[in-house]
Amino acid sequence: MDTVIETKGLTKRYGRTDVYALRDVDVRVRRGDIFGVVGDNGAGKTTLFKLLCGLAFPTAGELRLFDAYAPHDLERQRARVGAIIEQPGFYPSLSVEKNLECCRIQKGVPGKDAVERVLDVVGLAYAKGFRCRELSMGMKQRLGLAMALLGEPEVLILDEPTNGLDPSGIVEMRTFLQRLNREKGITVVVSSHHLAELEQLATVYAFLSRGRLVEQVSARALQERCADCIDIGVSDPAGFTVLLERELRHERYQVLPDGIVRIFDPSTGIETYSGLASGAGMDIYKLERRKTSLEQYYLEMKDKGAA
Ligand SMILES: Nc1ncnc2c1ncn2[C@@H]1O[C@H](COP(=O)(O)OP(=O)(O)OP(=O)(O)O)[C@@H](O)[C@H]1O
Repeated sequence: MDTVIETKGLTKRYGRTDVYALRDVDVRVRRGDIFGVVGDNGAGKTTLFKLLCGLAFPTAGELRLFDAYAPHDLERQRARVGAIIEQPGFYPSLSVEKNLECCRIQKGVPGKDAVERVLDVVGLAYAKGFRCRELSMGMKQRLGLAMALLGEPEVLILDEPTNGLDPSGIVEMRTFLQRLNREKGITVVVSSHHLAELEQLATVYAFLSRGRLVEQVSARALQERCADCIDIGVSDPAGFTVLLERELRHERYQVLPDGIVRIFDPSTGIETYSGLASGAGMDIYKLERRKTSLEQYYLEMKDKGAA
């Protein structure tokens, strides 16, 4: 799998302020990824996207797109990237079709039929004559996507594309992005505050906090970390693990540094494990079933001061 975006030590400070919007950020996006960027307000998500799209320039560090890094090569490679950063700008009194035509000319995309094609792809062909000021939020998001898709980009960068959408609009957006990724092989880089939603979409995550990358992790690795488990704290952890293996034939466990026994993939109810301990006369001071969601993972990371 080849790398489409790579940053090394990417740093951005706006103007003469001391505030670093991004600091020493190393991320790597591979072709075919759905790369979810997660972070609180002000974490630096939009800044990262702006740097990728050439809407702002780094204070320090390196940025590669399709392996190009020299400024004029980067500019050429940006034709292979489509983006919606913050609110896409429309001409409110022009029709959907005219807006797309302006965007096509601005981007230098050849062939008038390009507009028809993207209208079909985003399902807005029926509304091509509507003035932009008449569009619902969901339709505006689709129009933004249509603009980003003009020129058939290989990478799509979307800053909070589900902002302002109702629940069905959010599901529709997710399905649409998954289809683009699966059928057209488009790499998607997306930020969102809807973590439960992002969890169903992203294949890789980057967690940003106050301008720093806390972690880049694949969805698969995160899933393993968040897998279903039971944490049990007993007065005799070693004795308990012997019982676990002997009585329940359960070998998938780990004794954590604080003595808590973490039982992975529990095959039976939580009472069986507590019953095992109490039956052997052990005191139980903690008993908890855990299946961490992305949301919980993120909040725990923040609690520990990482994010
Ligand atoms: N043009 C600018 N001039 C000065 N500071 C800026 C500018 N744009 C962003 N910042 C600052 O950079 C930091 C990162 O902002 P950024 O917009 O990248 O965060 P974000 O993660 O996208 O936030 P949100 O989730 O609210 O959209 C913030 O402290 C913000 O105040």
